[in-house]
Amino acid sequence: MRIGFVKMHGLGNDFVVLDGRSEALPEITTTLAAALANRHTGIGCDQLVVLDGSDVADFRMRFFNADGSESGACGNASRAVGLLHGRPARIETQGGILTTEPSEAGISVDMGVPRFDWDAIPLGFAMDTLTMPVGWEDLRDPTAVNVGNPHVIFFTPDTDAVDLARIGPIIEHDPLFPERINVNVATIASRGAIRLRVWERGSGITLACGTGACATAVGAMRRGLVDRRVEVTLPGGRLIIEWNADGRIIMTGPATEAFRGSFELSDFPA
Ligand SMILES: N[C@H](CCC[C@H](N)C(=O)O)C(=O)O
Repeated sequence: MRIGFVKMHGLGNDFVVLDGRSEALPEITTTLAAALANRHTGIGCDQLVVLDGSDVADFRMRFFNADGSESGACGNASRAVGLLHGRPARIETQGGILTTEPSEAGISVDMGVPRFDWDAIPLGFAMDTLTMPVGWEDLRDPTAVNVGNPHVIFFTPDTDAVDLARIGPIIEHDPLFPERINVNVATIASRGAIRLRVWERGSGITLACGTGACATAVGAMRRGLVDRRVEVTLPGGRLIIEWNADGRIIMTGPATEAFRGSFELSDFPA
């Protein structure tokens, strides 16, 4: 059975998008998601995105990391699907309902209300999540935010100096994080600008992470380090994050359709 896909990206954070609304899709197992995402033996992407029908929104969107694990949110992919949809959309995700709309700066996504309680992140035990009394080598006293998926955020004088490829997986898999964690290393450039690099749970270092930008911006705002509208610069480019008066996170940035293709399902393990 041949299955169509759209290859997309948001600031280089790339996706294979399957649309179950237009064709029958197989069950997306961990094995199949990881095989499709594999850059050597599969199509290759940071996340596999699967669309299908919804009773509560225009459609449902699911996200699978490169290791096949499912995530509750994916900011860059939400903008990519918003672009594909071409008009404002309400989208059901595991992390809640989000809305997208085209804007002059690309696509805006209402990512909803962030959560901060230790058991909403989740952490393995009760802890202050604004300034956590923990550390890994030089990365210390982080903050944690759930924006539909879990993030820990470290503020450091120079994010580029951090050996993220080495320390990222150590933190991702620490027992403090029962669902693992996305690891954000941020430098505050000004009250309106943050530089950010991310080790993503289940996918490793990516060129950009939309939920990471949202979580980092909100974490910095909670600490009084930046204003309520901030530009986050990642290796792949820039996003605008606003934490509005309703307590909702609005992320705005580009999204790109790269190409369309199809694959033979029997070429991949179930
Ligand atoms: N690249 C995504 C983040 C995926 C998050 C995933 N790594 C997880 O939470 O497991 C983004 O733009 O928000």
